Amino acid sequence: MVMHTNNEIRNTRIERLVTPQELEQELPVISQVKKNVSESRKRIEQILCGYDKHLLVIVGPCSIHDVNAAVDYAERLAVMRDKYHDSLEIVMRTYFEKPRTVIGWKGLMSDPDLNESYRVNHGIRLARELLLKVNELGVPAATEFLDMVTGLYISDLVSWGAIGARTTESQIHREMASSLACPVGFKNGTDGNTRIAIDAIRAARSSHIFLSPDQDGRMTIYQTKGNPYGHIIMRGGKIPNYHAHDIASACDSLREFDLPEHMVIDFSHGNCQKMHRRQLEVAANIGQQICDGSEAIVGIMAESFLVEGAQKNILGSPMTYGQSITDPCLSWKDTETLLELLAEAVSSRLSF
Ligand SMILES: C[C@@H](OP(=O)(O)O)C(=O)O
Ligand SMILES: [Mn+2]
Repeated sequence: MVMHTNNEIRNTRIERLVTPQELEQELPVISQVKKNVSESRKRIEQILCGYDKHLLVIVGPCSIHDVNAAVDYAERLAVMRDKYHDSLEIVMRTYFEKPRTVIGWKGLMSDPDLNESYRVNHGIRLARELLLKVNELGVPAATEFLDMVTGLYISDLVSWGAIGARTTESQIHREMASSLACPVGFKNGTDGNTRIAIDAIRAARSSHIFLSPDQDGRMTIYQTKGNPYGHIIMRGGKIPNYHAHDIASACDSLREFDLPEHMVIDFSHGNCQKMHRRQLEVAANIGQQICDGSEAIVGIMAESFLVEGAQKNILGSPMTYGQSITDPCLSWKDTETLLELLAEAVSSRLSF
């Protein structure tokens, strides 16, 4: 008879989790990929500091649910990277964890079979395999760090990280951000509150005592170094916040704390109010602000996939290949239009 201790009353042990070390031995990083990741991180840092006038373009599906479609998309993005290499720093959204307002599918790492079987070890392997493939194509990867453990299995392959609107205020996510090797953007709150993102940038710049498993899965006490590349991601709230006056007031707040007046604008979420084609209107407005000489806008985020819109993930029902199962996304065709528009705007800024 197994006597439950007082702290295992509301959970049931399922299985052992692979350790980061074991997974890295199974799926090691080749030296070219290691070089690609560190070089892309440096380029992004230079952009965030305003030294490099490229526009950071974080683009891709709201979530990864089909790795084959994700590789398809990455191959197309690799062509766009070559085409716009002198004006855009294109990075692929590879989101494996989804923060839910209440409940719902939580992403590939949590439930890779999309059927509540929660084969987490399989999901984590799929995520690492995909990141290796995307980086081998020369496409840097961006992801949201949500769970406090799963990031350990993929963070060596991530060039840019985000802390989401629902966790920007969370102390442990700010501590995690202060330990990450990549630059980290903080989304403003779902209500539009930008102050919590600015406080997060300030907190993440500091050193923290941080408790986390190590590569062998042993619980460890770390002292983090602090991350100087924290920045705000304007993602809208109850109303959009991408207009020039919103950006100017965010700059005023950043200036108050002597923080760089540079930010990333998320064309989706609260800025397109879940109407995915509105991202093109946001892009036109941002493009105009860049043409008018804005130095504050150093990056953008857009949600895009092979097929526009989104579909419900209904168990047993056929799925449309290359279409989002979470937030609705731009079609590939509209994505090409958006990239062209942004490249033109940046080229005009580069000619200043
Ligand atoms: C999770 C979502 O971002 P936000 O935290 O702004 O809702 C996203 O980027 O898909
Ligand atoms: Mn989304």
